[in-house]
Amino acid sequence: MTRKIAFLPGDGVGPEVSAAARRVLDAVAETHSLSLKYNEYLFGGAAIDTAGDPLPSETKTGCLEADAVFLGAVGGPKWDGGALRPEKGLLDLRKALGVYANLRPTSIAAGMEHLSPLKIERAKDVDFLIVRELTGGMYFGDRTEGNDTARDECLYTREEVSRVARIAFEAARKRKGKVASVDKANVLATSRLWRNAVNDLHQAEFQDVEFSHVLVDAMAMKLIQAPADFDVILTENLFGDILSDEASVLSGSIGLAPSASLGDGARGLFEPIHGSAPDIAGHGKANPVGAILSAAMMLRYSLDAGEAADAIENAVAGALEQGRGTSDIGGEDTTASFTEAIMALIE
Ligand SMILES: NC(=O)C1=CN([C@@H]2O[C@H](COP(=O)(O)OP(=O)(O)OC[C@H]3O[C@@H](n4cnc5c(N)ncnc54)[C@H](O)[C@@H]3O)[C@@H](O)[C@H]2O)C=CC1
Ligand SMILES: CC(C)CC(=O)C(=O)O
Ligand SMILES: [Mg+2]
Repeated sequence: MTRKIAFLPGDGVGPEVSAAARRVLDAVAETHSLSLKYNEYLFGGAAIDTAGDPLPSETKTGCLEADAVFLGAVGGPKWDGGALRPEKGLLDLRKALGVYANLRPTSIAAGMEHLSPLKIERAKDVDFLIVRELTGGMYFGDRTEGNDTARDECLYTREEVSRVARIAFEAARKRKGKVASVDKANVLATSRLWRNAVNDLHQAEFQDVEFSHVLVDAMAMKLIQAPADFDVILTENLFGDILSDEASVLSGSIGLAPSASLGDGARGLFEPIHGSAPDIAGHGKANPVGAILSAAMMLRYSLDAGEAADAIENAVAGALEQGRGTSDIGGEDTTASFTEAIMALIE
């Protein structure tokens, strides 16, 4: 069976880390006898420049017809302030694919403990999964934008909250059995709906899962103060975006952090959590691990190739343990030499 991957390198370091992920995917395809077919499409700023649209219809159709979608990153100063924004293409793609649950795991790999700003004594106990709602909330509400007044609407329906909460509770059952739901229910109406909907689902179907509510400001503190206390952290789109960048610091670098965005079918969208990193783009400095681990998540969640995913994750862990890495994690490798070190450990 040939698996079809829609491949969107995007902007900035996007093409650099995507190329790294593709080399590793090709290496694991060889060792695990997988047939992978990549169809590459224009997306983001690169698509604005060429086609006048961050999500051209050919790209959208190609993604909808694929078994999985892999993305590098989009955006950059070139398009800031323009009428068309690369980031709008990303939001539209997530909506079109119906990928409402964004899974962002955080742990501290062996060999990376010294990078933690926290002197975490028990680094191996830090292992949590942020489940971020991805197709609703503030990023998708109506906006008005003027010189003196601007407005961003935040809207959630009970159904949108319940379906992502279900993913979080189900994930907790396969992990350490705990969910912390994060909101701002002391202020926001959407957060009070969020809290009621998650409570109701917990009560009706998931009473075996240990469950708590944490206000988002307190969570920003607790994530740093006691990260080993958490298992699954469920939250809305905006809060999850912010908390996951914060969480990446625990692991050593945002360049290490992968994500999987899933909906009701098998097809998902897989991308590192970082952006296009214009400050380092084109210098061979980008850490490819977030993209490479996103490719592993793609194999596991959308392409029915869990053993190949394990092989990639083991190879990444091995390379980090050997002290290999780009400068963001204190290493001397380029993106390419780090990728080769990982490929050499694929079994
Ligand atoms: N999913 C996406 O495509 C996302 C796109 N963006 C866009 O990316 C552009 C830049 O945004 P920033 O706020 O600078 O966030 P960013 O995530 O691109 O960069 C933040 C910092 O992390 C570093 N960094 C990021 N990825 C790295 C990697 N692989 N290896 C080593 N260091 C890395 C950068 O050098 C920078 O210092 C903006 O246009 C933004 O809208 C931002 C976040 C996500
Ligand atoms: C550019 C945003 C739409 C995306 C983002 O920051 C993210 O999903 O982490
Ligand atoms: Mg983000």
